[in-house]
Amino acid sequence: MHAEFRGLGLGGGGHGADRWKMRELAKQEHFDWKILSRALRAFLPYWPLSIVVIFVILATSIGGVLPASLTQRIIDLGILKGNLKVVMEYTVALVLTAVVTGLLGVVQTWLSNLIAQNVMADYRMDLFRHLQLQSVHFFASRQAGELVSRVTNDVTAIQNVVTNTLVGFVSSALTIASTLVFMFSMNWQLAILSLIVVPAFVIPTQRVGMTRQKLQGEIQQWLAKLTVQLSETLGVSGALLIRILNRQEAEEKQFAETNHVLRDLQVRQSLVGRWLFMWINMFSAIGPAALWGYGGWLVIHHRLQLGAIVAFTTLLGRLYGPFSQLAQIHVNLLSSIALFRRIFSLLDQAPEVVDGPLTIPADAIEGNLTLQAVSYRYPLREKQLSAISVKEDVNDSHEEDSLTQSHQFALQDIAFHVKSGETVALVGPSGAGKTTLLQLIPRFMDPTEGTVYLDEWNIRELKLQSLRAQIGLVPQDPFFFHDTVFHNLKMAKEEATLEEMRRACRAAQILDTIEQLPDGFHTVVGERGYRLSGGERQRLAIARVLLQEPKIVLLDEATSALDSITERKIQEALSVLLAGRTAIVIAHRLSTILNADHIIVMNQGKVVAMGTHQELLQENSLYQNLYRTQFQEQWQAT
Ligand SMILES: Nc1ncnc2c1ncn2[C@@H]1O[C@H](COP(=O)(O)OP(=O)(O)OP(=O)(O)O)[C@@H](O)[C@H]1O
Repeated sequence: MHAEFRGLGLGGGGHGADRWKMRELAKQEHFDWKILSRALRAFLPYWPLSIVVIFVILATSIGGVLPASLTQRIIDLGILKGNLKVVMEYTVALVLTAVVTGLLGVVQTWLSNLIAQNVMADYRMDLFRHLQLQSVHFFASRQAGELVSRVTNDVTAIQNVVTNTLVGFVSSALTIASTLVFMFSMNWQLAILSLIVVPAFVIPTQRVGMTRQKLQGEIQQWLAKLTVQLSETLGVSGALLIRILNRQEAEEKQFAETNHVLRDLQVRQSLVGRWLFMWINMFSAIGPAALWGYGGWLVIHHRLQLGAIVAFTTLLGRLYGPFSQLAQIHVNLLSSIALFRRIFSLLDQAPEVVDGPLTIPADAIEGNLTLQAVSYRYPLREKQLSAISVKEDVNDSHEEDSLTQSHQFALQDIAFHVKSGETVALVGPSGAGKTTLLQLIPRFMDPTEGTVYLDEWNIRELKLQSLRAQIGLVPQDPFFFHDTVFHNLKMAKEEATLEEMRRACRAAQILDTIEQLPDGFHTVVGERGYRLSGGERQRLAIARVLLQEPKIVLLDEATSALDSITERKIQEALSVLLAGRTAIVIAHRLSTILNADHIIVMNQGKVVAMGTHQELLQENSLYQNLYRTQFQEQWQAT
């Protein structure tokens, strides 16, 4: 594409699709000075750099006009007067101008990118830091991809704000201003003629650019569809399902459909491009032609010198791009506002769990736990909230009731006490609230009502670090980072030596397994690392807690049935883990309920009974039921 046609919004390739997305985003946005000024505040630390950028842009804009002026002199003062010295001098000046403006262009790109990348890094850091403060529920109620996209894509789009909106605006305005000043100072009639030609060029290119971007957006959507279909059908699980369901033909038909739509869209897109280039070529000839026609008449009548016409035709091209960019500025501005609105809405999300003031030394904590009238209700999700507000608008009380009813308390009026060193087993049907209860102890979220005490301290009063250092958690499906066993264990105790780790792993009955891994403690496990079995993961998590040496242990036992060797290993690991510690265990194994000091039976968010295994077996029908369905099989198996 010719240099002067750049920035006309023609949008080729994937870039066009992005521009279309920005346009769509801008459509639903309105000008919001509050958001804009807040966004601009992030640029404040870089104001000295920004001022330098503005000066560089100013210098480049003036530098851009110089070649036209120099050419004019070469013709009028040099060639037409037969003065070779003047021709030579101005030719050298032309070359120097090109070199200096080129260098200034590099400096401008470098500085504006420096500013943009710094602001982006600041926003990424702010978002990451802020997200670390959020409660577990915050993450549970969102798709991980959505948050990742906020921190990566949205922040990356800030680059667009700087290059297109800020730098684009300043540089277009200055280029137009410097060109027009020069044009009007030479000849006002030719200047007006040049301005008349510009809209004939800019308006159609804008329209065609939009069509191309729209088509590109559609192509991207269909390509995405094709990719999903390909990855599903060519993946092992998908391939298996397609064969077992005999869907080969149906899948082929679907693929053919997508394939054809893509083909047609791409043909259309390339044709739109052809018409546009015809138009551009026509107008890039018509503009200078008008100048030559009228300018020639002026020269013949001695009202103008020949060099001026050449200068005007050179300058004409400098108007198209900047005018097009200015015509786009509102879209850029509104889409930037939309992006910043999304980023700010995340940054403004107040953390549900607020840190407390008290730091308690570890040896001052005994580990007594008390829950007093604790209730918990999960916050409504945004979708549910908007559903309720829509229902309120149409006054549909029936549906509104059913929504609020489904939003019940997950825990209601829970009260119990666990003495230091005791083990409490939680049992209850699925959805009874056991996991929710466990999550309140390390303050993954706070009770809606009631209080949790650690010894005599309300846990809200404690520094989160101080509280969580005393709590070890073994979830049902423990998570490990994509790192070595060694580093995963180190996260529990920074200063732990390999020998300490070995001791913890031996106690957790996992040492042999780790030593048999390809690189022992230095084997990478976790997300895409070496796959440990469910039982192994739980024992490694137990080792992690043993290293941490907390006063309190929260354990969610695995539900899966275990063979007798694994069962014995887990039991031995647990006996070390629970010895001398306060423990709340969501129990799925007979041995755990038999060894517990108390058993708490939960149902529909409430504690329905407490006691020992024998007491409950005699008195509580729900427990009898649970025992028969969940535990008796294990009883018979042993
Ligand atoms: N993040 C959440 N947002 C909204 N509601 C939730 C959330 N997590 C759990 N709930 C609801 O809270 C109630 C209690 O769930 P919880 O997971 O605590 O039960 P549970 O006894 O641990 O069940 P299970 O034994 O099946 O794990 C359920 O009705 C569940 O649907």
